[in-house]
Amino acid sequence: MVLPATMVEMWTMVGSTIASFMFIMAIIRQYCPYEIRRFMEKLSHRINTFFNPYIRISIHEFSGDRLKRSEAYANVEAYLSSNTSKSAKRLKAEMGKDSSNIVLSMDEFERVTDEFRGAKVWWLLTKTATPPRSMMLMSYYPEQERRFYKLTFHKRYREIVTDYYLGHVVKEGKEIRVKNRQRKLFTNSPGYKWPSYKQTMWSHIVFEHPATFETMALEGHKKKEIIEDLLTFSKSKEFYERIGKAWKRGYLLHGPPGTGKSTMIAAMANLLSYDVYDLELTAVKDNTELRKLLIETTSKSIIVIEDIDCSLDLTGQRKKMGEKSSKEDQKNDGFCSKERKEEGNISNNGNDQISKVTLSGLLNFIDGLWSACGGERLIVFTTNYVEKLDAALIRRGRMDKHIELSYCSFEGFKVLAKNYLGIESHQMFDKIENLMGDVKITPADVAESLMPKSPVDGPERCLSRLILALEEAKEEVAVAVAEEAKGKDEEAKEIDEQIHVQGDKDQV
Ligand SMILES: Nc1ncnc2c1ncn2[C@@H]1O[C@H](COP(=O)(O)OP(=O)(O)OP(=O)(O)O)[C@@H](O)[C@H]1O
Repeated sequence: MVLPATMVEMWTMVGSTIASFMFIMAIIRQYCPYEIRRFMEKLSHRINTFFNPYIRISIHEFSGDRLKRSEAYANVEAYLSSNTSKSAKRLKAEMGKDSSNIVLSMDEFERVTDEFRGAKVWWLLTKTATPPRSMMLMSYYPEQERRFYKLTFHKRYREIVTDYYLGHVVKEGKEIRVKNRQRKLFTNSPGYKWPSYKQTMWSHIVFEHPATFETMALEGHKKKEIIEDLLTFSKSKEFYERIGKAWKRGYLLHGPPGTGKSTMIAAMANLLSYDVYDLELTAVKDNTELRKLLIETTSKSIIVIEDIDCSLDLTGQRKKMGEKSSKEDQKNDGFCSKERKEEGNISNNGNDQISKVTLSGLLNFIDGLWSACGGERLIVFTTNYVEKLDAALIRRGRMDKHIELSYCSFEGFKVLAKNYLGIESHQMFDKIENLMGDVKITPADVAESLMPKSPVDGPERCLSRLILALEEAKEEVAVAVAEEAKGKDEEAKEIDEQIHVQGDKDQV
């Protein structure tokens, strides 16, 4: 073999060899029968794999049914956005949690490197385009893009990457997602009007409720107990696995209107960073639809059924949704708030379907298999009238923790004064404490009095307003007590008179 004299000659030789190879390949592609072509392709692929020391792993955004985004892809995306956004040169910016910050992640066709236990790896975000199957569909659905991450590494790191690195990426990515995710508030709304789609489905908005346990008017020991219970639950994955129970916990919040049941649900969601599913039972057609909705709920969520006593027919009789109650019903249902009934009518919206969700249906779902579909879930029922609930519904095991939210204590008032007025003490506090010992007032009413109504409303005005409200309430109570006593007096007199008349008659 004659060696090339200069580098230029050498490159010329390499160039012409490649050109000849490509020419031969083009000829083969054009004139060779399909079988030979296929064989050559396979062979070249094998040769390439044999000599190429690099391994590639693809992680696709949508796999299988293409409806659900792949968890693995989302975790890799989160991992890379936090770990490689400093080294990537082309970045994509998106709004992050609570719409208050911008999250950077690598842009399409960007390549970044990462290192793990001495192994160097390369990540590339890329995509392929799949044209629609027919020309007719083209106008409706243009090309579908499939994005995927390509991970490349040397084969000597195979064990490190497959056994440890990928697990590390998924774990870190998951943690980052939990930290950054925008939490959602889901509500079930009636579906499309088309008859076959007339079932309710979840729709969501971003959940941004500011309530926390810190800002709740509640006795300190009660808060501590609830917070510990919730945190213990959220860290008990292994425990639930060990005892063979689904990782769920039921809470029953009960108490008069305006004592903070809804506020507490928001505080729970904020404490644990959970999504909230506000399930409106009156809009659910039957048990099948209920099951479908519940199966669609995701892990790390709170499923809420508010005013359970008004949402479910606890007597076992079915009523048409939105149907006007009879006088007797109204008496029995007196505990359901007026607004609630109006809501029921609105949700019916002229729809004369019958709500067939039954108590036993609901119980089955709470205990049933759906709740074991992976991940932690809280189920929260609220009611203003706990005594009206069926014992089966609220027994321990279903509703594991019963929390009574009651009228505002002085301790609760101090929390609200700090929240609303920014004060921890004031000379008027003593008077307020005395009055609160005499009359019941809900935290909602205290909050309303303390809310500044104009820019010149200082703490004095707000506290005076609360004192006035308390004094009025006290007077109302005094009047009511006096009237009750008067009523009892009159009743006693009437009975006396009757006895007298009867005695006279007997004598005659
Ligand atoms: N314990 C509380 N701590 C702080 N704020 C409260 C508390 N209870 C009520 N509030 C205030 O009153 C408003 C109404 O309270 P919330 O809706 O939580 O009461 P609820 O018990 O759920 O009432 P309902 O039974 O009528 O649904 C809240 O927006 C909040 O401002």
